[in-house]
Amino acid sequence: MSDETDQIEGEQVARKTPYERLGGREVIVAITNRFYDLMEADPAYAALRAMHAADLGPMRESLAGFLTGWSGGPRDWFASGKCMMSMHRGLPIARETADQWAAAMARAIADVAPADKVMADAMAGVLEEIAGSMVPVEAPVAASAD
Ligand code: HEM
Repeated sequence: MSDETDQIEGEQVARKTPYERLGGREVIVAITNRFYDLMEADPAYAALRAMHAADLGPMRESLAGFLTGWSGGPRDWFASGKCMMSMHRGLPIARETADQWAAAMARAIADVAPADKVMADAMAGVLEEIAGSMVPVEAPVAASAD
């Protein structure tokens, strides 16, 4: 069996990317829009909303582009030279704010409800991990010499 195929019920089938399994561009855009709608409307995400610019339009475009390439779809966002982790490195992201990001994203994915629930849950889980990894780690306090 090659790396690009799976064995399902004795059949050799082409392995799909997460992007394809989720439903492609349409579903990615729907998840992104739902995510920013929730961020704008629900006070539970107020701290997260406050960190973003007044106009979320450019973010809707950008996050959808990132998630498209990241999940195995067209890589235009990455081809433009952007790096999502470097863009966040300087931000003072508190644990609570990272939790708000992950909660809003999990809710957006659940609301859009991609038919492939295994992949949808995997996406929510991995994005939660990434959001958590953006909380800056406090510099360790140097041990006192005395
Ligand atoms: C951990 C909590 C997070 C916080 C507080 C946060 C905050 C922000 C902020 C403040 C911006 C700039 C917004 C603006 O200029 O209006 C931004 C942009 C962005 N964020 Fe996050 N973010 C978080 C997590 C994530 C995660 C986990 C991802 C993707 C997996 C992500 C993807 C993006 C993208 C693609 C942009 C747009 C970058 C651009 O084109 O300029 N963010 N984020």
